Amino acid sequence: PAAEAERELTDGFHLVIDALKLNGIETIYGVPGIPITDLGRMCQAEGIRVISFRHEQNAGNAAAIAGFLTKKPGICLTVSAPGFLNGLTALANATTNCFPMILISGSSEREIVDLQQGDYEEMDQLAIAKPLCKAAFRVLHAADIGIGVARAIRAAVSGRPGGVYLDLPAKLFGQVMDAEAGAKSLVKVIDPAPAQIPAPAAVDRAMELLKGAERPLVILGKGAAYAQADDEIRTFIEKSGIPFLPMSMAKGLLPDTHPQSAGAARSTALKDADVVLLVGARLNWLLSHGKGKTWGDAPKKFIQVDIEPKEMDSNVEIAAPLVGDIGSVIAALNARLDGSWKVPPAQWTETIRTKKEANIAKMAPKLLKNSVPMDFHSALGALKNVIKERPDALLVNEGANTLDLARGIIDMYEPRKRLDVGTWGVMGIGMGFAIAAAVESGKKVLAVEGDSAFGFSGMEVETICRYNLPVTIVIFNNNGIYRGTDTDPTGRDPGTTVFVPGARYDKMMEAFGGVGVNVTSPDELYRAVSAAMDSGKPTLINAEIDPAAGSESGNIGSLNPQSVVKKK
Ligand SMILES: Cc1ncc(Cn2c(C)c(CCOP(=O)(O)OP(=O)(O)O)sc2=O)c(N)n1
Ligand SMILES: Nc1ncnc2c1ncn2[C@@H]1O[C@H](COP(=O)(O)OP(=O)(O)O)[C@@H](O)[C@H]1O
Ligand SMILES: [Mg+2]
Repeated sequence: PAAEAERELTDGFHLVIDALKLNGIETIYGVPGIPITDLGRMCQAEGIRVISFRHEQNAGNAAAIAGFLTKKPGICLTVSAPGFLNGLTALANATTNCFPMILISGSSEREIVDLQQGDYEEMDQLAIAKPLCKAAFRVLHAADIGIGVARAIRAAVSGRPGGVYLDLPAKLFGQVMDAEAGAKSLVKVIDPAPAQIPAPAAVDRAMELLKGAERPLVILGKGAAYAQADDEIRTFIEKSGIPFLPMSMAKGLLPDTHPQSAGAARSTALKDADVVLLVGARLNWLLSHGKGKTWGDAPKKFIQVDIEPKEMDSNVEIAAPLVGDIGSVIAALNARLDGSWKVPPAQWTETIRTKKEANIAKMAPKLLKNSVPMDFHSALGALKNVIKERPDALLVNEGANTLDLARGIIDMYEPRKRLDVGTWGVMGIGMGFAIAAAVESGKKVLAVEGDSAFGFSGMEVETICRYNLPVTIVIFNNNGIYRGTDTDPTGRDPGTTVFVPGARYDKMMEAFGGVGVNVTSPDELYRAVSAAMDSGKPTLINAEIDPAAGSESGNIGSLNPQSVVKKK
């Protein structure tokens, strides 16, 4: 009938796009393929920026760090089964690091999967995703797309942020429905990450502990960086006068050169502190679970600020749990820093300062060597200056020596500029993080990569060239994992941790129209990186590092099990 012909229709494709746009999603990171190739094309046509990768793990890592940087869930779009599985590592890593992202994967029809009838790329993706992420949803009817996308967004960013899986079976996209009803089914999420105000009694309890402290210490974690409560945090640190220790991705919340930074006196600060205020930092392996020689013998009292109530007492007793969002909690603490507050005894702050200056002085000569071949310290001395001159550049970092030494040597000056391997210490985040950092911030990006670490995501240099992103990659080429000197005792093969001697990764970049440079000295490295950052062109610098430099597993060699049995 005529009415039917006039009735305007919409479909699953359009409802997914409309739901994402309604909720402010501007970018999608993914790899095309059945059944989502057309969805990607239609997203692009409707003004969503679609960044297509060479492997879903890198697209997922990009989505995760986009979430960390923007507080909006990063979106990763993949095909079913193998594409979904490739995205899962990034989804699990995002959940571990509390980065908000949504992995959207096409999937097979339930009736075929549930009868295991052997569909193209058949897999029960929802069941497989559930244990690895914060929440997982599947949508079967077009009319449910609006609520499904809304649920995924709120699950990703509310409370403790994390990874969410959204399963969209192929037939959903083609389902049609009345356009007006479709529009009504969409949900614009209101206040997706509500403030969580701390109880006044909890704030009072924490303040009492701090007032009674002789040697207080604040530890800022990546939750404090994510919260974007930068002014509140700076005010609290500077008004209280308490020394602070930034965890890796919290560096730059206050400059590493700040007089109250205890970064270069980390071991003294952790050992001697008597009251420790954790702000968005878990007492996990990165902080030796709050126990053992790292924390010395002096009894410690922990105050913990976290949005996740269950995090309290995870490793050691928390004397003052402060549950809430960091912005609200630190604001409440600032309100109590009144005339009665006394800054910590000079004896404590002086101890930290002198220890810090001694450590910096000890390190200084190592950073100035203009030696060939370079070692990690002399190469990092050059990059330290590059970031000092470009404090608004984002720094991506992964490797073992390349990671551990860069963390302490390259000072950061602004929040959310250092993006690295995070809580898992996972290799492979490099190019995905670099791409999303450039896309989301519009700023220059410097990726400092171990040669092994780079290898996990290196194919994305083509992606970086294709979108002409201002990414400068520096590969610390020490010809191997940890070092480049291992050999096969049987003489048959290369050692298990070495690579092709004299590898020239810079040639890879030239293959895709980017700039490739090979450098052997810190001065050459400094000049090449500065020129690359000025040019804004995709550049890969192959920095030759002495293969004998460095140590196995960087700072965490003790985590390796040792064999006590000597084979006859
Ligand atoms: C996914 C994954 N695979 C393997 C590892 C083990 N691993 C590996 C393979 C590293 C690479 C170290 O070599 P590099 O060249 O990146 O850095 P340096 O040579 O400068 O130490 S660091 C590390 O913990 C890991 N952390 N994550
Ligand atoms: N906005 C927020 N308010 C309060 N806590 C937060 C917020 N965002 C994240 N968090 C918490 O921050 C913590 C981050 O800890 P972690 O990843 O261990 O940091 P780091 O590795 O830097 O020490 C998590 O426990 C998470 O629940
Ligand atoms: Mg290496």
